[in-house]
Amino acid sequence: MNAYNIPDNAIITVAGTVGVGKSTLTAALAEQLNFQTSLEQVDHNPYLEKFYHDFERWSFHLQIYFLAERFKEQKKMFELGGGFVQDRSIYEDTGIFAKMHADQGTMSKTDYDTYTSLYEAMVMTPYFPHPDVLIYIEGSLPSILTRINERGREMEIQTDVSYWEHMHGRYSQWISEFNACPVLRLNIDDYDVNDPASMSEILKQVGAAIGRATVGTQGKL
Ligand SMILES: Nc1ncnc2c1ncn2[C@@H]1O[C@H](COP(=O)(O)OP(=O)(O)O)[C@@H](O)[C@H]1O
Ligand SMILES: Nc1ncnc2c1ncn2[C@H]1C[C@H](O)[C@@H](COP(=O)(O)O)O1
Repeated sequence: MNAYNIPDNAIITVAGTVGVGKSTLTAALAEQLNFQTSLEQVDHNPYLEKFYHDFERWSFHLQIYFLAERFKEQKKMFELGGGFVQDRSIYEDTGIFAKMHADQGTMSKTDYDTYTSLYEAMVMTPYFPHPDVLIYIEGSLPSILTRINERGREMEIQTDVSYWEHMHGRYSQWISEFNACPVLRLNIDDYDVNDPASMSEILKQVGAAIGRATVGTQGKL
């Protein structure tokens, strides 16, 4: 346990739409807590660029790839006994991305059903404890689009703004219904990863959210 009452074996997951600042906050939190990071690899993903050029052709391949990667990360965190900050949750793969492409017709119903049954089989293994807290980063669409552009991944910049707008809307709906673990909502205008006082405030809130959840489950079978 540290000064913020965050257990040494905690798993903190950072969620939010593309470009909102998950990787940046993940690295900053892990450094403060002396935790390990579980990162989403973009550079070595063999499908991502192809997917942005042709959603219909590659969405199933990409979802299976992400699922396999997240399962390996999940297994690693489980075997090492926690103490991780994770960049993006598996809940977003299924609840945002796969569902969005299925609903829009860029993933077939058969492929979506196959993906979902594989996902469900995976989460029923011991490797999938819920995170201790999910930090949800949110912000206005214009601010997020600015960040996507400034980060400079050409495949994302070339993607129609309507894709990001639609995803932004889905995220708002998704988080309002999410209840798999405690949630801490952070607005991008309300923190600065380079300001120690701001980071300390986030860590206090993380500790409090985990503490409330622990009290809430005491005495329950
Ligand atoms: N708190 C912040 N203030 C200003 N810029 C930020 C902040 N967090 C992230 N960024 C910038 O926004 C872009 C996207 O951030 P990133 O962490 O890669 O987002 P994500 O992992 O959610 O896609 C990057 O260029 C990053 O430097
Ligand atoms: N499950 C996913 N399906 C489609 N695309 C995905 C999925 N998970 C991540 N992505 C994409 C979105 C971005 O282009 C990169 C990395 O995401 P980021 O939010 O920047 O960490 O991968």
